[in-house]
Order: sequence, then C-alpha cells, then structure tokens
Amino acid sequence: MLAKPDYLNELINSGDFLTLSRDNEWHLEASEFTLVNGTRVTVHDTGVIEFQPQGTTTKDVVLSSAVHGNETAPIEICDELIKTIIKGELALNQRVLFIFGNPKSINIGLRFVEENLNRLFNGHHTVEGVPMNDERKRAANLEEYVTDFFARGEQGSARYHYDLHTAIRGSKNEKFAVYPYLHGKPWKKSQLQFLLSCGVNTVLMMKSPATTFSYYSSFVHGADSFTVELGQVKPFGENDMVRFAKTKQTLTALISQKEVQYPQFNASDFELFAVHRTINRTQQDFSFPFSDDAENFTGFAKGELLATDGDTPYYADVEGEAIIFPNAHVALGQRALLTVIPMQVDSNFV
Ligand SMILES: O=C(O)CCC(=O)N[C@@H](CCC(=O)O)C(=O)O
Ligand SMILES: [Zn+2]
Repeated sequence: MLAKPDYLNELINSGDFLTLSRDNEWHLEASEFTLVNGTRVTVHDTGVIEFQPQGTTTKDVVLSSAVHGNETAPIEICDELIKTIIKGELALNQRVLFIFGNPKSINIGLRFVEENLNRLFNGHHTVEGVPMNDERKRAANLEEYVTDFFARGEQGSARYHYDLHTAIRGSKNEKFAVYPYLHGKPWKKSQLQFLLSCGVNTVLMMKSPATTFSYYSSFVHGADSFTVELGQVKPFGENDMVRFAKTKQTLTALISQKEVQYPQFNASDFELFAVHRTINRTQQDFSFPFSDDAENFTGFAKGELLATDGDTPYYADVEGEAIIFPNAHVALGQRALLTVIPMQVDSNFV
C-alpha cells in the first residue's frame, strides 16, 4: 500500500496529470487510487500513470508522448484522454500506461534538455565512461516502467506501444509512422489498418536496430510498436486539434473497447517506404544543399547532392531517393538524415 501524497485530491478532482508532471520535472512520489468504475490508477512517477480496469483485459497499451518536449499535439491528445479517464467520462476495457517522456523539456519548450531521450533506449542510457545525466536516468527508468507494465499483463495479452511525435519540418505526407526493424519478422497488415484508422497512411520500414523508444518495446517486449509522426511541431495552443481527431478517436476505441474491427486491408490505401540509408553527422561542418523548409518526403534525382559531412559529399544513388528528418544540428555521431524509397506490399506482410 503506497502513502497518500499531498497531490492526490487535486489529481482525482482535476484529472490534470500533465500539470502535476510538469510541476515535478524529474520525480514524483508514487501513489494509487481507484475510480468509481473500479479502474485502478497507479502513478508510478512523474509523467508515468497506469490504468488497470476491472475484469479481464486482452491488450496492454503504452501511449507515450513528450519524448521530445516541444512536440505538443501528442501531449494534448494524451492529456485529454487521461483527464476523461480520471473524471470517469471514459471507461476502459484495456490496460493502459501513459508516459509523458520528458516533463522538463516540455517546460522549456525544447526537444530535450541535455541529450535527445530518443537516442538513449535499448540500454544506450548506460555506457561505461559516459557520465549519467537526467535524460539517461529517465530513459533507464522508462524502460523499467514499460518492462514492469508488460510483465503484469494477463497471460497471452497483446502488447502495443505507440510513441507519438510531431516532426520538425513540414511533410508531403503529413502523418507517417516508423515501423521499427523487426529482425526478419513480418510486418502486420492489422497494424497498418490501425494506423490508417488514426489517419496515418504512410509507413517507413526500418532495416536496422535503433536507440528509439519504439524499437526498444518492439525488440525487447515483442510489442507492436511504432513511432507515429502526427504533423508538424507547434507550440501549445497552436495545434489545430481537428487534424488529430481520427487519431484520438482510434486510440479511444483501442483502450475503451473489448474488440475493435478495422476495415479490410487494401494495399492501395497506403504509401509504404523502405529506409534506404542513414546519414550520420560525424563532422562539425555538416550541411544540406536544400533549405530549412524543404519537406520530409521530398525526392531527389539520382546523382543530386543530399548532404555534405566535412569533406564527404552524399549523392542520391537511386532516382527519387527521398529525405526524412533532415537535421544538421544533431550531436556528432547521430543521425542527421534518413532516406527512403517506395516499396510494395509483398510476402513479408501478414
Ligand atoms: O522531424 C524530425 O527531425 C524528428 C522527429 C522525431 O522526433 N522523430 C523521431 C523518429 C524516431 C524513429 O526513427 O523511430 C526521432 O528522431 O527520434
Ligand atoms: Zn519527436
């Protein structure tokens, strides 16, 4: 039985777990309470709250946002969902763990405080000779909360993790998801149908391990897991929430219904891309030949310059090679650009 912290009455009355998390940037005392409808609520830490409905569940769902603090639309979606659950306006039928990844970075309105949290998962938070910092500790703790959440699920429950982001640049395909590398396992049409229902018709298939939160849950916990880019970064209050209505409705159905039926898979509904290569920044002197407003999914002709890293130029080696997440300001050694090429549905989709 956990102690009853001072914040509890206010949280139960307002449902405002986001403000509570922002007021306690790196740590919050754990607590538990039960809603009138029988759902058990556990605050594990700042930004980490679990809902366990009464009765049998079949899905364990992790919904994370604010892994990058300035990506506000997903934070607003999760904030609204948490409030409606705590106020008893939305009854759950599935277990859910909500995570606001980096509350301090929300407060300063930046992608991260010292280090990009989404480059620290899958054990990369703890490296001999590299000093710990708050983000490294947070990544380690978040891995533990996810491990514990999935471990306490019902035997045979399906595991899901949707890590919700918005992109720095505009995108020709406004909403898109990154399907982490599955080490040869097949991609799931049912997951693509879920994404389509969220308004996401574009999916990028990664071809190597990563340090991201979604890769961690996929690889370590066998979850159906995605990084989901829902639009472009905007400050709080400037998001047009109508653009996120389908996502919110689909997430609501996922956690509140016993079973959700999606329409039948139709390959022509999707634009699928294979990640062609990753270009890392290894030199101070790193630049792109295109402007800051060049959008994600802009294609280049074979032979056109894509990036210059010190003395090394990178040219498109496939006609139509398209840019994703170009960022010349990443830390040395980190990914500055992904490129993708279109792919078709094949026998590796089940
Ligand atoms: O727009 C950008 O440059 C970055 C948007 C973002 O945060 N994307 C994620 C993608 C993670 C993945 O590859 O699964 C990131 O860069 O961490
Ligand atoms: Zn992000």
